[in-house]
Amino acid sequence: MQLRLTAEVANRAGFRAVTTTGGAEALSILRSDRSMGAVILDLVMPEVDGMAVMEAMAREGLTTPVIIQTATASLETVVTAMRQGAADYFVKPVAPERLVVSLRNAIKLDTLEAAVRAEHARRSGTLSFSDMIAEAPAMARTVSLCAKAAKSTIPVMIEGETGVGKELVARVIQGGGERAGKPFIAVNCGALPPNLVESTLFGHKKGAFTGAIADQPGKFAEANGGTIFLDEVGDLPPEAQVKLLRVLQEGEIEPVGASRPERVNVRVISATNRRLLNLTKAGEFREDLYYRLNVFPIYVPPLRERREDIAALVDHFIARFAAEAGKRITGIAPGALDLLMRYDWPGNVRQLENTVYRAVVLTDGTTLETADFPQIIAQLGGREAALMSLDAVPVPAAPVHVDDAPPRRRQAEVETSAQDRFLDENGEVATVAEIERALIAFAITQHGGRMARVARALGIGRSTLYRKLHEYGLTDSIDSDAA
Ligand SMILES: Nc1ncnc2c1ncn2[C@@H]1O[C@H](COP(=O)(O)OP(=O)(O)OP(=O)(O)O)[C@@H](O)[C@H]1O
Repeated sequence: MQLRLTAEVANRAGFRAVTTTGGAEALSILRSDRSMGAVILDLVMPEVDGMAVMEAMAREGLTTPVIIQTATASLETVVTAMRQGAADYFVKPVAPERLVVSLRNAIKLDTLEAAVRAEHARRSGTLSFSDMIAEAPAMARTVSLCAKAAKSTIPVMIEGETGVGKELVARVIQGGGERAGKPFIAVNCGALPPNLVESTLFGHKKGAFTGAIADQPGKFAEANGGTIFLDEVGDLPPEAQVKLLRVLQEGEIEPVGASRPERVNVRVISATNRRLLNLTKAGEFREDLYYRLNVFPIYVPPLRERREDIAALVDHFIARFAAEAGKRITGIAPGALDLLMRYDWPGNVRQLENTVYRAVVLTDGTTLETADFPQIIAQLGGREAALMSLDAVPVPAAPVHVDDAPPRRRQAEVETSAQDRFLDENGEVATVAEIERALIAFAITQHGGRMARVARALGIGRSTLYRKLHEYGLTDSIDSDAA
């Protein structure tokens, strides 16, 4: 009777109650469904009682928050239960409002704790396999390779489209191996200005160049004893490639301006969203370095090839962002999930993460609904999405396979081309029309061909933009406007 009433109150408040009358069954539910928000435990139950359930949970690392209910307010039992880690307790019969508040607090506490645990694990270099959602069959090979890679310290090369989770894979490999808890230093090689690549990676000595006012350790020195994660390693300039080869061959770095090399003990995990073998064939990447880095290759498939993971990823991101935003959001409506499952996610898990983040921030409800994903509706419907888009990170208009991925633009390269923008190829001052044409072409590349964004960035209307595209013979770019 009491059980039915409690379930009824919880269901009415928007929770989904699962009831059981025994401790053993409760434990098996908690083991099989780690996403349970909270458990209300009666201390008195036949066979396995409430305290025994809590002890088993602690032993097995089941972290679902526990609310204790007792028939008598014996201080001793309550104290023991709270010591065992119960989030709250109440004496039967309980007022419905008290029950609901207690459940809400417990769930909020749980999501917060999960977020704090994950952040702590990330910072301390102890992320484990349970922090990576990878239930889809397409991820099975990736996961088993990660487990093997974690057991050794050989160089690992992770390939996969932008945003698939390459850095997370690298962190999990480090967290699952003997270097867990040691430094994990991530460097985006594609984002370093060419003239600073060497000193950033290998450090420099005082006076090595103008502005080098003191000795500065590089990323390799910071990572000593741990792991360095070289993201977009294919973008390293040739000189830095030579130096990196030396680290891998000799275990030594040579800081800029140093008179002798320094020994380092660093595991190298590199990643690329462009097929490195193709760059090697094209002469853009040293072949000897390629073989040194690519001792143990791991491929991370794009999200559209593992849609089975979308639901779990969405739940994971909702829990994290709802806790951060201090909102109670219990999940996603089936229709909205269906929408997300149908989309192709050219920006992969990172795009999904940003999409859920935006929905969590904007919603007023307790469940994410279809209407909370206007960009995805627009893109699936083939309508102009860019107007509504608030993407914090650039997302390709359509999926870009690793074989076809273009290099990312370096900051400095953009600046250099900007400096030269008034001169034509003969060194003469360009005409206004030439500059305008080049500017429009540049904006189209920058905005992945999304014309509404291009128009907005250029400060002109879309019809003017289209007229100019025709005028300058740039109409090929119009095809990608749908995205
Ligand atoms: N399987 C996963 N489970 C949980 N979170 C994930 C998973 N994969 C990726 N993420 C999250 O998605 C975001 C993007 O992942 P990550 O930065 O590792 O991608 P990446 O492939 O290294 O991206 P880039 O190509 O831009 O360097 C991160 O916040 C990461 O924690």
